[in-house]
Amino acid sequence: MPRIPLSVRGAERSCQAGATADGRRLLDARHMMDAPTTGTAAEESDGEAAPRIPSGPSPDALLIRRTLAEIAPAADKVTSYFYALLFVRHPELRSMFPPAMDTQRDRLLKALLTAAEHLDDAPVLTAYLQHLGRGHRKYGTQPAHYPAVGEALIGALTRYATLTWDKESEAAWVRTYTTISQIMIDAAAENERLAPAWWHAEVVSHDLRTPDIAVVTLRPDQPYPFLAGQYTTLETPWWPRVWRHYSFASAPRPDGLLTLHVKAVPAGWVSNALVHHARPGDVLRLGPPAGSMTVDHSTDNGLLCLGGGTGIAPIKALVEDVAEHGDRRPVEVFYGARSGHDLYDIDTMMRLQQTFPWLSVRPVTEDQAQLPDAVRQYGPWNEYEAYLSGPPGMIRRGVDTLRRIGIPAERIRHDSFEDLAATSAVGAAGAVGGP
Ligand SMILES: NC(=O)C1=CN([C@@H]2O[C@H](COP(=O)(O)OP(=O)(O)OC[C@H]3O[C@@H](n4cnc5c(N)ncnc54)[C@H](O)[C@@H]3O)[C@@H](O)[C@H]2O)C=CC1
Repeated sequence: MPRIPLSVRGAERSCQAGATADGRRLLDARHMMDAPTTGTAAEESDGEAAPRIPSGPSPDALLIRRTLAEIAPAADKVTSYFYALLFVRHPELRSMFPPAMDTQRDRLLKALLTAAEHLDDAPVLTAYLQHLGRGHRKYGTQPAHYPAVGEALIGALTRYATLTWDKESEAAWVRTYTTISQIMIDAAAENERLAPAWWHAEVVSHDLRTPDIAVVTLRPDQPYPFLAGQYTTLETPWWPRVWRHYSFASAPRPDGLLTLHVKAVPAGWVSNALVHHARPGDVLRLGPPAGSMTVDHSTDNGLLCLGGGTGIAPIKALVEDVAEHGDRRPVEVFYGARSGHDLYDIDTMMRLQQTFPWLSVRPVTEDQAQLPDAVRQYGPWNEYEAYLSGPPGMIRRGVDTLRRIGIPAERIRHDSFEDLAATSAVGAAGAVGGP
């Protein structure tokens, strides 16, 4: 097994600062794949000397893609083997992981694909990894964990990429993983000076709007700075170490309270806990805010907003944000749901429409049209910035439709694609408002 030659600066610091005796505790590999990351490079760049992935065509990217192509059919086996290596070598670390590992396996592969896909796209990859590094703080990830994960990863690749694995690919993976680790470690260290690793947040109200949708209001234990349109990661006391993403349903409020719309989905551990068990007084944990679906106040363009189901939550936050800035830009909201009964927040949206003359809200139920198709019946949209929030299928179709009617990619924002690789510079990995 090759040693990852980690000259990772933070890892050295951490070992000196008293990591475990062998200094090789594991990185919770879940985290590599965990957080959706969004935001343009400009938004995400810390400005500090994070190592950069070289731009331009890269032989390493080709080698890495070759490995990924070979292991793709055996993805489940690779990831199982990877975790087995980790836990056999570090059984004490099993408790850092959620009880069920299914989602983690999935996320690991997605993150690998993401890194491989963007290896030649330094700004996107760097922003993605910086975000991941910051997001890992809430798991207690230490720099000293990274080499151990890297070794398990190389071990799993060596075992399964038998046809193409050679010294060259191994060197490419080691280099890439070392760079990845360093960017994450540096971003986490930088962020330590600026923000807590997580926030406690007490449930202060719980409003069951339908049998499976709740509006949950939280009071964080310390100020929680975020922008309208962003989301958080959340852990409940009922399922420790299981984190899910939820968008904020309001712009930042003077009283500091945070609101989420949660739909209980079948087999959704966190969503069912939040909808059916959470009550005022319960305390949750929140990770840092994230997401690029925020209002660009440097333009007067109108906002074209598509909110599907609970995806209306961040759209409502965007409307409040525009109102607070005193902008009088047209905001056109298309609020999609399966049926009229599922338009659980229509009263709020209609009240907002009555209050603000620049706002128009159009409910769209499936018997009328699919949400993206409804948008085509209006317009023109060439002076608009588009915002999409909802199920991944709706976002995919919505982006396609908007592109086809002439809205350029850089004026389309969303956060819920599960696959960063499938998106542009503002893509994301991991669904928001998930199970
Ligand atoms: N920031 C974000 O993007 C957020 C995303 N969400 C996501 O939104 C979803 C909400 O779920 P539900 O309320 O059950 O929504 P849903 O499944 O009831 O669908 C809502 C709307 O999207 C449309 N839609 C669904 N699939 C479509 C497709 N393939 N093509 C075109 N239109 C489609 C439906 O016709 C309906 O109008 C969840 O997946 C949640 O994770 C929730 C909050 C924030």
